Amino acid sequence: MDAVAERSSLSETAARAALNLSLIQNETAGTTNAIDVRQLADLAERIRGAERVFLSGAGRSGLVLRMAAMRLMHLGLTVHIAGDTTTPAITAGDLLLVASGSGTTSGVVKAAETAVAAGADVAAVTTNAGSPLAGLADALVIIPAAQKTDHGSSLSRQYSGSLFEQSLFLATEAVFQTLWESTDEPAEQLWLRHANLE
Ligand SMILES: O=P(O)(O)OC[C@H]1O[C@](O)(CO)[C@@H](O)[C@@H]1O
Repeated sequence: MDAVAERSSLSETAARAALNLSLIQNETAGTTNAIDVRQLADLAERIRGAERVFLSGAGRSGLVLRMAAMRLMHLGLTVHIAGDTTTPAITAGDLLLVASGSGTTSGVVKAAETAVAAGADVAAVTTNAGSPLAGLADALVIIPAAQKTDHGSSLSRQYSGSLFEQSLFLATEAVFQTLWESTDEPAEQLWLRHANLE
């Protein structure tokens, strides 16, 4: 490709990237604006009231929950990721926070069943209020996004569960910010809890 063709191709790609940034901004704004904030408030209260918080999600949903878990740890809460080597047994008084766009991912549903059997509370973030996962939950946050197999959905032009996963991130960030603002801890205090073995 000559230099002129290369520049033209780069500017076409840049224009497409700009359009897609807008697409994602608009989709996440529309979807997160449709979240019932009372559900987010209920989730924040349950996190605050739990002895320990366990988190379980698969794939990208699980990765977003790991980011949320880090922030809850920065608040000084005791948090564990289901399936990690050092994660102890969940018991009564604990909260299991699960996220699954479909609400059917088997490992996540199984974790919720185990938590219920152990007497723990379960809070679920999902698109699907009629899913097995939602049926097990004491508290729900419904994110009205496309599910990972809703190809060609009118809810999103993005691939698979991306809109759910992005909205899950924003929703859990809002829960963190709400919990933090209810403390009198400055950022410097939270910073002391940051990993220092990285
Ligand atoms: O949010 P769900 O429906 O539980 O899906 C979990 C994950 O499964 C995958 O399909 C594969 O890991 C991812 O796209 C998604 O993050």
